[in-house]
Amino acid sequence: MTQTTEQPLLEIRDQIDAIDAQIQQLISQRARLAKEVARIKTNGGQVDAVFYRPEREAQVLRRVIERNDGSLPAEDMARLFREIMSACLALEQPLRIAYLGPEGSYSHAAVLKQFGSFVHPYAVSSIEDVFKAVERKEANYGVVPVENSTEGVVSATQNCLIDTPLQVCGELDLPIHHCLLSNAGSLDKVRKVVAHAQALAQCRTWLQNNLPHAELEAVESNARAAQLAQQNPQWAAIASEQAAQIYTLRVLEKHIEDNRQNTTKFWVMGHEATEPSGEDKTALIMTVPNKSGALLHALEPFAEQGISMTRIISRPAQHKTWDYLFFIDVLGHQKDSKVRDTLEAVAERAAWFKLLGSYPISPLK
Ligand SMILES: O=C(O)C(=O)C[C@]1(C(=O)O)C=C[C@@H](O)C=C1
Repeated sequence: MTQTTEQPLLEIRDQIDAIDAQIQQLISQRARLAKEVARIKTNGGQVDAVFYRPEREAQVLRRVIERNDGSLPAEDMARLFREIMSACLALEQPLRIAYLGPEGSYSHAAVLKQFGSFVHPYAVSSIEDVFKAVERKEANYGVVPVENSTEGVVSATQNCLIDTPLQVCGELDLPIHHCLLSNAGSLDKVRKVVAHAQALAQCRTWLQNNLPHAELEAVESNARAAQLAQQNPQWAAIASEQAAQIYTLRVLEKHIEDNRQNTTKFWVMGHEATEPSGEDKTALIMTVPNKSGALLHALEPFAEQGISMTRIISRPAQHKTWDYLFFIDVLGHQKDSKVRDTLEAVAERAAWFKLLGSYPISPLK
């Protein structure tokens, strides 16, 4: 580099150094305030203080996105603040978050997206165990997949939601990009593809076109598949790019999902109700009396009060042959008086009704 190009570079680096010093000072100041918040929350010794506040985090991130001037993409700026809040929250309370493992699963990625990297992810081996870990307080919160845009609902999660005393306290969407991971060297050496059943289904067309002779086997998770592929060089796993790093596998092919918009919605399950954030949803489950027009009648209060349903999913109730359960999400928070009164009116018309919780609409894409 010549003297003339070197000089402006050094000047800019001086400016960057000065800004870094300011940023660091401000982050330290913020961290001290978070400790002060923790002191107020424990109010001199309260043992069951709630440190994680999803509604406040959503408000902070929404403001970051609104303020963003485009020098960095809004999503990237939000991720930086996500990490700062994660570090501040860890000062208040180190959180343990249960998820469907092993390490490297999409649920693991969902934990990091929602809580940042300063929490302790706690891998368990089934969705039921995520609920149990939180219910028994072995973990502070759990993150569970609810629905995939290609494959539909995750019935193991639905089953647990029916009986759990936990509440939904947050949501996030995770774009799912599947990779084919293997140490086989090339596609034509792959004899068998292992993956979670949903991942196999989401890559059906690609597998038919590119690996028509490979045996397909469903296993309990994509990360488990990656472990198996590591042990068997003629096998390939469908999993995330991160799983390739964790399990030292080569990425033979990226983006093998049939639908590029493939996204999974996750919920955060916890013991406490979440306060309103200004942009919220409320989730519920209900059954209706087994007679014609009963569903329409039960949902009428939502239409009358102009409360939008963002999701309604029906499935047979397992204990009674022809009864149906409806999983419904509406816009608004249950503490909002209009939403609360409408939920009460719907509950009166339902045969069985359970509120799952209100939670902030995720500001992160
Ligand atoms: O405002 C609070 O209640 C805090 O604890 C501070 C803070 C933050 O760093 O902004 C940290 C954790 C909470 O989940 C929400 C926000």
